[in-house]
This record gives sequence, C-alpha cells and structure tokens, in this order.
Amino acid sequence: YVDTETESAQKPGAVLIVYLSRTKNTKAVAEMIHRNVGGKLVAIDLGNPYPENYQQTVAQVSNENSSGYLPPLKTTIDSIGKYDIVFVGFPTWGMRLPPPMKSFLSQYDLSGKTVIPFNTNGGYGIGSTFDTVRALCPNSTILEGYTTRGGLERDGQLLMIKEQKARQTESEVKDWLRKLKMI
Ligand SMILES: Cc1cc2nc3c(=O)[nH]c(=O)nc-3n(C[C@H](O)[C@H](O)[C@H](O)COP(=O)(O)O)c2cc1C
Repeated sequence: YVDTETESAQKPGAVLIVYLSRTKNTKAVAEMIHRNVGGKLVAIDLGNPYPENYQQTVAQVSNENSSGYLPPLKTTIDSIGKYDIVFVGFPTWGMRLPPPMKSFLSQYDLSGKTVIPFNTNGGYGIGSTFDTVRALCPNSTILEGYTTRGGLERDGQLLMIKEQKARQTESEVKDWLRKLKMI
C-alpha cells in the first residue's frame, strides 16, 4: 500500500536556476547546482548587452545603479508559477546586485517561493547583493546563499572556476546543497 498523497506532499518542488554571467564563473556554479539538483537552467540575457569593454561596463552599471534603471531582459520564463524553488545566481558588480538581476526579481513575482542566492566575485565578497535579493523578494523564503571567488576582469582574470578550482567549488556546492536539504 502506497500513500500517494503523502508521497506527493513530500516531493521536493520544481526547481528553476536563473543566473547572470558575463565571463562564465557564475555559469559554472549554476551548472554544478543543475547537475546535482536538476530542474530548469536559464541564463539571463539582455535585450541590449553590455559593452565588451570592462571600464565602459563599469561606468554603465554605475549610471544604472544611480538612476535605478532596470535593463529590459531578452530572457523570458514561461509559467514562473510552476516553480517552488528558485536559485538566483549573479556576480558582484560594484559591490552591488547587477541591474539585470534587479530586473529579473522586479519582473517576476517570487512570493511564496523558496529563493536561494549564489554569487561569484573578484575577491571583495558579496557586498550588498544578498541583502538586495532579500529586499526584492519580501514574500519569499530566502535560504542561506553560497559565494565563491570567481575571476577579476579588471585584472584580466576571466573564467577562473575551472580545473582544480572547479573541483573544489563543486565539493563546496554539494556540501551547501546537502545542508539546505536540496540533495
Ligand atoms: C562591471 C563589473 C563590476 C565588478 N565589480 C566587482 C566588485 O565590486 N567586487 C568584486 O569582488 N568583483 C567585481 N567584479 C568581478 C566579478 O564579480 C567576478 O569576476 C565574477 O566572478 C564574474 O562572474 P561571471 O564570470 O559569472 O561574469 C566585477 C566585474 C564586472 C564585470
């Protein structure tokens, strides 16, 4: 005899993993989460991408942060309602949450869902990024986030989460996911 109602009630919810990544460090972490947890993996693409030039991008991001501009996204998520757990991944930009991730969190209603942030940065940490996720998801349950050092484009370090660093990061990601009972 199988109590199907209890079984379905205990099934972990549908998982969405949304990430923003310019030099693929955050993408590498997103793929690790996806390999271990499954679900739908979605990259955030912009209608109007940032310049290739790093300094120009820094300047544009700074202007967007000052004015509160939310860049329009090219990515759309169909039926956000069907997901119960939403991982949101992003680099630290100017010690803040990148404007495209602010666009995503402003555009989609994650009320009632579990939101789990993850981050890569150039060595200066998460800054205000996790706090801003919390502020933009006032009706979500926010679980403990994960952060690791990625690249530092300013100094020409692009994708650094590879080889030994990738193996170490995946082992940390698994420990974190176990702690959150996601695996
Ligand atoms: C516009 C811009 C601003 C950045 N600002 C910071 C920062 O304030 N602090 C930091 O530690 N790293 C900063 N970085 C470095 C990135 O956070 C780091 O390289 C990250 O791993 C990039 O992730 P990605 O490869 O997924 O794009 C910045 C990078 C860019 C492009």
